[in-house]
Amino acid sequence: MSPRSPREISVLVPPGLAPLYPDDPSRIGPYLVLGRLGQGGTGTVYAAVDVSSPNVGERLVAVKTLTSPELEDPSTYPALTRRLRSLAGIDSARVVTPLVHDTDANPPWLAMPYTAGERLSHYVTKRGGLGSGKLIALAVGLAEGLSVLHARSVSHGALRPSEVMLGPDGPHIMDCAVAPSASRMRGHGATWLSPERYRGGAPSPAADVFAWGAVVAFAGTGRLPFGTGEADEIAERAADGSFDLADLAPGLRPMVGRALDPDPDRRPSLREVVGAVIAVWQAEHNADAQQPGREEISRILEREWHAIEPPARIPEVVRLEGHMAGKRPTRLLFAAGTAVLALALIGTGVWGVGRILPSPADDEPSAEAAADAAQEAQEEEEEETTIVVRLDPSEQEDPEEGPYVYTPVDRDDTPIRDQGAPTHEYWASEWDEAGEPGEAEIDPDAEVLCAKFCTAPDDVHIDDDFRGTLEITAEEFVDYLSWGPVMILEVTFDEESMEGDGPREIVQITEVFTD
Ligand SMILES: Nc1ncnc2c1ncn2[C@@H]1O[C@H](COP(=O)(O)OP(=O)(O)OP(=O)(O)O)[C@@H](O)[C@H]1O
Repeated sequence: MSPRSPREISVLVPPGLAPLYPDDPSRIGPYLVLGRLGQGGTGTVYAAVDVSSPNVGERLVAVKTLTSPELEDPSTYPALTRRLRSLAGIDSARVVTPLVHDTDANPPWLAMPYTAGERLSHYVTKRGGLGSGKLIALAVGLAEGLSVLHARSVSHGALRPSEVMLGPDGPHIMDCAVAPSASRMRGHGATWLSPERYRGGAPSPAADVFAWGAVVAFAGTGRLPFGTGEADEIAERAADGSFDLADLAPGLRPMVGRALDPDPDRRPSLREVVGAVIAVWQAEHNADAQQPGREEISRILEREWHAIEPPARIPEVVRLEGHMAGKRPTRLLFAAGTAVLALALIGTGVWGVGRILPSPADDEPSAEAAADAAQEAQEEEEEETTIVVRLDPSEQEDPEEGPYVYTPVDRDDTPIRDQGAPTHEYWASEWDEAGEPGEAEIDPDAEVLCAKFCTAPDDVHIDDDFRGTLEITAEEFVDYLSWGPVMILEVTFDEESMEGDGPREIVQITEVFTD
């Protein structure tokens, strides 16, 4: 390999990093923006390069532009600046804190260390509750993280499973910059909201303790401690103290139960929580009783935290001249440190990474390929009973009664995965029309699986194919149609209904989404 020009630097990027949207910035402060890590209720998170970092492994940072509703009024910026300064002073691996921030920028932004791992919400949804040792490590790690925040007078205000990143070295509390208002938190699910927060109260240490209890209960059992249902029903159970911890590890039950006390004054302090969880671990392992503190927490994490390995990051070379010219940074993918495999496209907003140009020989179809193509064409001609469609509520004449207008759609590339949820509108725009619109009725007994739209984000259940797995009734689905956003759905028609000219009957619906 020729010696690298001084205008190129290497950076390790996560596999499958999502491309930038056309309007995304190419630079934020001193950072070169490479791709999207995701978008949430408080802003958009980008993978970016710190070109000044001498260490290739640390060059990747996560930069978040803050666009949350809580920051619409600029008079909130001084408080944001104070909060970010307090967070910047924190020295704990359990909390993801800002490296650099700029609250004078529009929008304000902060850069954080890139934190690899899997969100607790995904982990538990996929694999069920954590085993006893890992659960104790999670419980004590989160309690330590929260107490470090509280020591700097910062209440998290939004602790929930999707804000806990499980990394190779332990859990990390994310998204500490902006504490969402109670009304916005209700949209994330009532389970993690203490009764006083649900009623509109401000974030507080006691509310964080409640959220800790709910998160640990969920992590230990794989179920929501106050059950499922409408937000108000869950909140009512929380206010009554009717939680179900029957499947939680017995040692943790008393402390989690106290944390979920509806009365904030009766909840334990984090000091008590940490002490109690450490004592449970020491008792279960006949470990010598060391003083509860950071060292003992590290010992628990070392012993109990294992088997969470994020996918290996991929070395890439970033050419600096692209960004110097105000264009998107050029990214080149290296394989085994020797050959450049992909051409990055400069300045077009199009991602070039991972694209390999076909060789001339690839243009000549083999006999086998031609036969495959013919069979595919024949199959295409036969009418499919299961297709992917776009259902846009704004196109419906009668969203309550139907029949519903659907448009068949198609998507060439693989859905973006693990990059946070895009908006429904963006997701829908990724699909091309692939046929004439048709009309369909929805069978009242249709099976409906949804990914995201009909539920709070923390109740999202997504299967390995990134479809929905949360079951709702056809009636609930139709009700949703009257006010919901555009959706991409895999639908199955009743075969007989495909024979006549009238509307087809949909007997199965699965939302196709990503998270
Ligand atoms: N420091 C980081 N390192 C790596 N990925 C990050 C980092 N911070 C955030 N992300 C990722 O960026 C995405 C968006 O995160 P963000 O916290 O803004 O939104 P969210 O948690 O999905 O939603 P909400 O803000 O509504 O809670 C998530 O996939 C998250 O895992």
